[in-house]
Amino acid sequence: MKKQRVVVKIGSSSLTNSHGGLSQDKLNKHVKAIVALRKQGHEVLLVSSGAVATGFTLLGYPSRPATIEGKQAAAAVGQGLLIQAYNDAFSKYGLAVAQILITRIDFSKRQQYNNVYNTLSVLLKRGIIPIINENDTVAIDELTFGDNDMLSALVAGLIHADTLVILTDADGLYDSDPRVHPHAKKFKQVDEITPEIEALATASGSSVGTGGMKSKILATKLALSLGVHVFIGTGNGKETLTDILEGKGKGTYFGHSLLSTLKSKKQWIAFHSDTNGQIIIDEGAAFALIHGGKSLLPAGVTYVDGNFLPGEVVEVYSIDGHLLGKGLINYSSAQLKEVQGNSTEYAKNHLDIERIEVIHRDDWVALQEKIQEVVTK
Ligand SMILES: Nc1ncnc2c1ncn2[C@@H]1O[C@H](COP(=O)(O)OP(=O)(O)O)[C@@H](O)[C@H]1O
Ligand SMILES: N[C@@H](CCC(=O)OP(=O)(O)O)C(=O)O
Repeated sequence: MKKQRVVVKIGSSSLTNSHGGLSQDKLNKHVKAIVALRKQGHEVLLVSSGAVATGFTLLGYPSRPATIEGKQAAAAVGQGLLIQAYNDAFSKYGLAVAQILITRIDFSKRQQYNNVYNTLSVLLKRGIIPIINENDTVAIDELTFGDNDMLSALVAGLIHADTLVILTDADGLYDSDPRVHPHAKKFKQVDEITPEIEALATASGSSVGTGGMKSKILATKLALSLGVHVFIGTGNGKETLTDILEGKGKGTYFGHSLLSTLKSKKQWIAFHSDTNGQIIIDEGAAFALIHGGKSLLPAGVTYVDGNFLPGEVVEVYSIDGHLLGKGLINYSSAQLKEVQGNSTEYAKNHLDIERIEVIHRDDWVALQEKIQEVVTK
């Protein structure tokens, strides 16, 4: 079997006991499964929740705190202990771990983003298991939106992973929340995240998790757009990570066979390219590009910066200055300046241009931290 680069995301619900605290037993089982993957030659990065679960009792809370400050304080206490627990477990197999705490916003700043990439690359090359969590103390919306799912998708894209495995307490995506509807039907394979699929997953979930299936599906959508295959399941019992990679998992597989073709081009746009300019687009264009799966047209462009030629890569920002993504541009900077804010018809009449879309949707990669905000608008 081809050696893969795999990101495994373990949710709070897959790490906790019935009181909501850290279950050493569950953690040990995940570690054993990861070690088995490593023994087969796969590279593994871990995105692990569980800091709040590990910390809250030490602060004197009888159960998982409900307030943001309470969760942030619990995470601050729990994170060190969580890493210690992983370190103890992995060291029995002769493996060392590294702690990486990041927030989504780090992905929109080029320097930070490059630093994370460089650090993770060295760690993987040297055989260390990176264990990533949100930097909960400074994160603004992680603990309310369950962004460890989104974080895992961003990490998977950043590091050019082949597969993202999201482990949770639900053994896949069902046509409705199986907690509420015991007869709900499970999907074995989902090729792409359509609006219908998106609508099936709700934000309700376990008492310890955040974001429910909804945040996993949004994360899956982002991962697929970056060319990463996704699996959602429990990774419990007989379903080992090895089975999951071999296609024998009991959960849901996302992504189709064309993904690998998509992958190299999109990943090149996303990660390997030098960008030659920046453009700013209005809200309507941002929505169409990110949510509507549409191409970017000249009417949505409000500002053009830098010197670029058709076929080069530019960064696309929202009006409020957030990096939304990158795309292959069909216009030179001079051409775009001439027609920005105008209709497609106007651009056709004024320019001799091969492709009329400023950025075609097939040449666009969403990298933005604001995906949820835009999607839920
Ligand atoms: N359509 C659906 N299919 C499966 N699970 C769903 C669906 N909609 C909502 N859920 C809920 O999502 C929960 C998992 O999310 P969450 O509790 O946030 O877990 P985690 O801590 O692993 O991130 C499941 O326990 C399930 O109740
Ligand atoms: N960063 C937090 C995770 C928040 C959370 O609940 O995430 P998840 O269980 O993945 O939905 C922690 O470590 O506790």
